[in-house]
Amino acid sequence: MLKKTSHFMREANFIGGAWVEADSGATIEVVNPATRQTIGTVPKCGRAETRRAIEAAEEAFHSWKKTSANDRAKLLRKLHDAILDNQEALAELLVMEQGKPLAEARAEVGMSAAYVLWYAEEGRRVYGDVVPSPWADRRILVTKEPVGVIGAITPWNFPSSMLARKIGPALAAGCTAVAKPASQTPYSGLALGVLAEEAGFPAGVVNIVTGSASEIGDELTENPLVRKITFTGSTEVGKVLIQKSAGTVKKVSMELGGNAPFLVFDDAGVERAVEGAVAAKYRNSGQTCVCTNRFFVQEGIYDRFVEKLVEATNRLKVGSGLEDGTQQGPLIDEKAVEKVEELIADAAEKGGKVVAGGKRHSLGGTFFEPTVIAEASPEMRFMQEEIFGPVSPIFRFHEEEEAVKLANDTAFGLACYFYTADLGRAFRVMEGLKYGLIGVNEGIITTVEAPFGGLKESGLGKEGGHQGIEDYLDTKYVCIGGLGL
Ligand SMILES: NC(=O)C1=CN([C@@H]2O[C@H](COP(=O)(O)OP(=O)(O)OC[C@H]3O[C@@H](n4cnc5c(N)ncnc54)[C@H](OP(=O)(O)O)[C@@H]3O)[C@@H](O)[C@H]2O)C=CC1
Ligand SMILES: O=C(O)[C@H](O)CS(=O)(=O)O
Repeated sequence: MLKKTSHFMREANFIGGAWVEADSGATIEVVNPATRQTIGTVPKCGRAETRRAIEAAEEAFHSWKKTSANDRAKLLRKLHDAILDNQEALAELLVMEQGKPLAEARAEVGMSAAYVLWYAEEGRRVYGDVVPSPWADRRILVTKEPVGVIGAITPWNFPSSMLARKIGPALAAGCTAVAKPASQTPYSGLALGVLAEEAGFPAGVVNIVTGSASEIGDELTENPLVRKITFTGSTEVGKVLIQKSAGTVKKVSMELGGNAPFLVFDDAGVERAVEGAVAAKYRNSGQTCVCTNRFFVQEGIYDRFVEKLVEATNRLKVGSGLEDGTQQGPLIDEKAVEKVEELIADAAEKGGKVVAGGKRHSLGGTFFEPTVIAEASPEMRFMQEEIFGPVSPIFRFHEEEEAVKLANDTAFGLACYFYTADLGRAFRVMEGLKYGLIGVNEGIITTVEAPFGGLKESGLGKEGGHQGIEDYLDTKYVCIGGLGL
């Protein structure tokens, strides 16, 4: 297993087509969250290396933007094929650095390939317009062109697919990229650099830099050669990046924090709702921006829903991601466990009832028991704070309007879910919820064909769908006269 992943486990950065160390020789240790063992190191680069990567990307941009969309698509299809040909090794590498169950890691790598393939084709459909001219002697064109060098900063929870969801549209549009993966999970991003090199992308089109987040981030946001910043991570860091990008008026795409509500109405089938609840809550041990953060269950089925969710939660198998059958891996680090413990203690102090789990798992380290808290109430911290862990707070509501009001009572607006058999209610609730992503009677909804992105403080822009390539393009209006018409 380790032998298969070793080809992709690059302990170097990819800059201008070369694999390099940090100028200082400094490195960052990468730890396996399941074993707490060091699995390797990556360079601790800073502004100077990032500047060189940006300059290499700018140099490459001048020829890359001139390649035909079809030729870019051919290379992206080669990258797609290479990801799938190496799916098992890439999934094992992902498990080693991030901890999620192997089945989820395989699915994430598959999603990476899907984003690359989707944008290979979307890049061939970047249409402009020929507009009927108001002047008889002039013609009007509207064209779409790649913005140039883009900076991508990605999180630890989906270290492969979050990068693919950015470099896929960027390269398809004719842009070039400088990417910084999360320091806790750098290898999956570096592996995409290995595959891009082997697929034949020209030097400088893709650059991957690891190291000091603030130094790399400052260079990416302040360097005028970078024309767009795309980020997935916390709202707090997203706001910093938006502010710093303002200095050179860069385009920004932000996939930020969430606080997903999951509404269950009396007319919903409890079994199906619980199935969706488990899927929407416990994926990646609750460490996704679209995981349910608050369950709101109508009075009439509250007790039955709690009983069934407790049964399902207690059935979840906690263990190392590489073990057969594991459904819940470790949390990413000790800080994440402490946050979860604080939120549970806060709820208990305010009248919440821990009816499943509630403490660190007997496996030790950062493994945590999947947890259900009944009698949750709005004054508890997780009403407003993203849990990012395997904890299911269940609130009670009486009327539809009350549920929608509670669901919307947050600064976030990324994902939400609700279960009902009533079509009229489905439309009333869907139109009342202020969220970018809505699952109706479904708990897993992310797909490459659909635009993913939040409202309010959950972000700006969309990734996926035909919309996801728009933010990598500039629109130009051309008025042509002197034609002797
Ligand atoms: N919306 C989403 O998809 C995600 C949301 N989150 C939210 O963020 C919280 C914290 O998770 P975490 O991974 O620490 O998220 P962060 O936002 O802290 O980190 C995400 C990425 O941003 C980088 N980063 C951090 N600070 C800066 C900076 N000043 N300038 C430039 N880049 C920076 C990180 O680098 P480095 O790794 O080197 O610190 C990482 O690559 C979670 O609890 C969750 O609430 C997290 C992940 C995904
Ligand atoms: O960052 C995340 O949590 C991902 O966007 C979740 S998903 O795209 O895999 O649903």
